[in-house]
This record gives sequence, structure tokens and C-alpha cells, in this order.
Amino acid sequence: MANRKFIVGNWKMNGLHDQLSDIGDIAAIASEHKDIDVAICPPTTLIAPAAEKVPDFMIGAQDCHSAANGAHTGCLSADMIRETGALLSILGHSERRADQHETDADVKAKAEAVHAAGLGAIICVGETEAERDDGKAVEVVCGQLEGSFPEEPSADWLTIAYEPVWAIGTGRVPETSDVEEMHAAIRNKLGKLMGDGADAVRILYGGSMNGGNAAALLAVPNVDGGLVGGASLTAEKFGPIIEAAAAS
Ligand SMILES: O=C(CO)COP(=O)(O)O
Repeated sequence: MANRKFIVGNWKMNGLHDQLSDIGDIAAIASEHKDIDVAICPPTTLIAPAAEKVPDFMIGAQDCHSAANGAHTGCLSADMIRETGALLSILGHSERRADQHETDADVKAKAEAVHAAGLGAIICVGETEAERDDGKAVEVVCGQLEGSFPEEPSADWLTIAYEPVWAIGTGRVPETSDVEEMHAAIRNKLGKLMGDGADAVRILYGGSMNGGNAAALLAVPNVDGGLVGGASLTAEKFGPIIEAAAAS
């Protein structure tokens, strides 16, 4: 049985208070499609006001520290994130793996902290262009998945996002056959890592998804949704992706 589609907007470091109206507009479109799940992960500063503005809509964070508290200047714990009104957190995005030197072990610890706080987690994995050119894409991604994988996985709280690094923000999208191969490899790896229940874990595709290519990407076997950056910032751009997911 196909999983419910899940469309998540990652606003990255974009959005001031003025853009709350966009979240309101996006939530209104999402509310017309009860058969799919939609979330926006705005910058931390907008989580509480967004959760207050659209209480029935899913708001998430983009990162979370693995510790419950302590001397970690500038960081937020999972409990703090939950208290702001977020219901989930993106973890291990390639921009953080690169810029903040996050390791698979860091991502695993963060996933466990998020789960302990009662939040959902979206663990991101993806190969660089050089790794794909070397024919190592599947090996790299499955290795990241294994290293980042929490001890008590369950589809109730865990989602995986496959985001080829070279497709993020570039307008370049892999061939659907490559997306199919990778998502099948991730599904297979999930089966080895968690046995029963692996089929229910949603695997999102991310990287230059937009209103024009969403339907084709979402039709690929084992693509259970999308993690969308640039095209999630306005209802005008994100709406067609939500509609494509609802129609798929
Ligand atoms: O990194 C992404 C989502 O997490 C994808 O970003 P773009 O959709 O802007 O390529």
C-alpha cells in the first residue's frame, strides 16, 4: 500500500515576520488536501508565530542539538524546539553536514534527542556530484543512512529525505531512473536496518523540485513526498507541488 504523501518546505535562512502571510496562504492550500501531509520548516524565529497563526498546520525546525541542555552557545534543544510549537525537525541537511561539519554520529544523536522529545525527524542523506561520477552514490547514501540511523526507528516519527547535493538549488534534477534506483536502495537498506515497518517509513526526494517537475518525481516508486527549498517560499510556487502530491 502506498504511503501518504508528505510535502515539506525547508525555508533555510529565509523569512522575516512579513512572510508569515505566506505560511498562512500555504496552510490554507494544505487544508484543502487532507489526504496528504504538508509542513513548513521556517527559520527558528518564525516557528512560534507560525504555530500560533496556523495552529492546525505542521511547523517544523531545521536543526536541533543532541544534548538536553548545557554550554552550547547559540544552540537549541529538542525540548526548546517542541516548546516553540514545532512538531518535527529536519536533521543532517547537506548544508549543515558541509558548513557545520555534522557527522553521521551527530545526526544519529540528534535524531534520538528529537524522538525523546516527542518530535518527528527528517534525516537527510545525499551524494555529491563527484561521488555520483565515481559510481559511489548508492554506497555513500546507504552509508550515511546507516551511520545516522537511530536506535529505535519507527515510521511514526521517522522520515528519510534523499537530496543529491548537486541538485540542491541548481535547477538540476536527476533522471527519474536514478531517483528510482536510489529510493529502492534506501528502501532496501531500511529493511535491513529495521526489518518490519521499513515500508511505512516515508522517503522524500529533495533538490530543485518545483511545480513543473513534482508530478513526475512523485510518481517514481518509493518517492513518498518532497523536501522543497526555493519553491516552498510562496504559496504561488509551493501550491502546485501540494496539488501534484494530492493528485498522485
Ligand atoms: O535543500 C533542499 C531542501 O532541503 C532543496 O532545495 P531546493 O529545492 O532549493 O533545491
